[in-house]
Amino acid sequence: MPDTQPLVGVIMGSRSDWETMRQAVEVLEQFGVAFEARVVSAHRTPDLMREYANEAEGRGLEVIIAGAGGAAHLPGMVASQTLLPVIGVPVQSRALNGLDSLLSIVQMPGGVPVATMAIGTAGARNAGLMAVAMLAVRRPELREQLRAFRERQEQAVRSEPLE
Ligand SMILES: Nc1c(C(=O)O)ncn1[C@@H]1O[C@H](COP(=O)(O)O)[C@@H](O)[C@H]1O
Repeated sequence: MPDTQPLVGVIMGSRSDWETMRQAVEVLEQFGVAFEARVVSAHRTPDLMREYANEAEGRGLEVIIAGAGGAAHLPGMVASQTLLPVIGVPVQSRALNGLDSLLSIVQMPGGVPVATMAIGTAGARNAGLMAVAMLAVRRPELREQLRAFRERQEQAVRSEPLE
């Protein structure tokens, strides 16, 4: 984990979400964005969650990525207690394949938004990229990195033979 001041807080409801959420972290590492990663749960550690959300901005974070599965209240509850943008990642639950997580995160009441990604690893990866895009608005070097990433991605798709 980079040892400079974290700009992105990556939180998840349980250690069991790490396999998914590490995809977000890998993107941040790839772009050299300083981050922190922690387990914080609205259900199991409500006081910690409140503290985390309340203190995030003061600690220099600019974006929060919150992943949770099942009754995934974490992203919305964190969003209710910070002005920072919150990106929600619906973790793929075993019982309902992540549809429960998706609906829990995406159906916020008007007034408290959570930017909801796709279910599972694609969502976690995109959460990392979305955080990079948000930070890149005011950071030209990061913007250049993002542009180069998109170009490499396009070239890779164009040059991939179909067998
Ligand atoms: N959805 C939440 C919250 C929350 O929203 O506060 N806290 C834990 N969880 C979720 O419970 C699932 C099962 O957790 P365990 O594997 O620890 O039983 C995880 O996907 C976690 O995100």
